[in-house]
Amino acid sequence: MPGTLLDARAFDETCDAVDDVNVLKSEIWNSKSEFDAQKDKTQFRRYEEACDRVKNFYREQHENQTVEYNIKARVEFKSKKRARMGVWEAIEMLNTLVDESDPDTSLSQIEHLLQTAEAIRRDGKPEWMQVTGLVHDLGKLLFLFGSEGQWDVVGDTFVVGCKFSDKIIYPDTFGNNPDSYDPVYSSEYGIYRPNCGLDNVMLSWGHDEYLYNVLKDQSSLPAEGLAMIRYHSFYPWHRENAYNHLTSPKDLKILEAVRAFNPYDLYSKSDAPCDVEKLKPYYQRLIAKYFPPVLDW
Ligand SMILES: OC1C(O)[C@H](O)[C@@H](O)[C@H](O)[C@@H]1O
Ligand SMILES: [Fe+2]
Ligand SMILES: [Fe+2]
Repeated sequence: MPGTLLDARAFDETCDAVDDVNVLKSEIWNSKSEFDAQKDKTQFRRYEEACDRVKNFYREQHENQTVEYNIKARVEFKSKKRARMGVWEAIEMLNTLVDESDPDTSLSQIEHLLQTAEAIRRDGKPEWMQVTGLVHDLGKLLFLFGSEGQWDVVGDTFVVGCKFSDKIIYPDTFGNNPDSYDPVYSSEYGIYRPNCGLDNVMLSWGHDEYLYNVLKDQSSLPAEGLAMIRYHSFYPWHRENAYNHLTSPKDLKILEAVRAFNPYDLYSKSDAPCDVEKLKPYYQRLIAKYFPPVLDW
């Protein structure tokens, strides 16, 4: 057949080109994962060296997280219905968000959720903890539900209503937050009683607090799982030991759970990306075990 030879050669050439691209891709990927595998724990959360995107994010967050804003956000949360959907649908919906506060990953959120869950599973931890890892950042959906920006969704959290701790990252950026000049809100205890317990303090509004409130009555996760969700961004507390004057003995048990969760959330960011479709059936089974088919978000 005329043309067949030529077509065959063109086909071979195309295949060679595709092979070349694939070799190149895998070289890039291997060198990346080799590099990432070598990324030791001191290489994460290096905020002083972070890019402007991260620094600007925190400047904005620290200016705007006031007591007044936090009360407003909570009233709004209670008075609105945002969406009704299942957990996997929520995971897929979140996938468009790239977190501006994060110096350690620019992967999509579905990748981060699966990497966290998989790291927990690899370590032989219980199913409730794996599924907690899978959903822990779903609160970032707030960004798609009319948040004011990313500053009221992502990033580390801290207590509002008392003096801003110097254990918060970029502690100097609170100068433009009006609460820094309020005589009550800027005092050591602020609006709180000594050792009143974390249940009674107001943490800066964002994805942790939001998701905790969504899931506390719509899941069968144990208290430890809910605490992992609620406090995973509260680094000034779980990593820096700040706020001991506000916590109660009851919070110690919670602290243990939150600390157990943290390495999976943070260090799995350098793991190789997961095969979403391959993992989906496994996690859908776990989702069905701990959540109703449809939730109010
Ligand atoms: O929980 C966190 C957190 O504390 C971060 O530092 C961060 O950049 C992410 O937004 C996040 O999900
Ligand atoms: Fe988070
Ligand atoms: Fe996370």
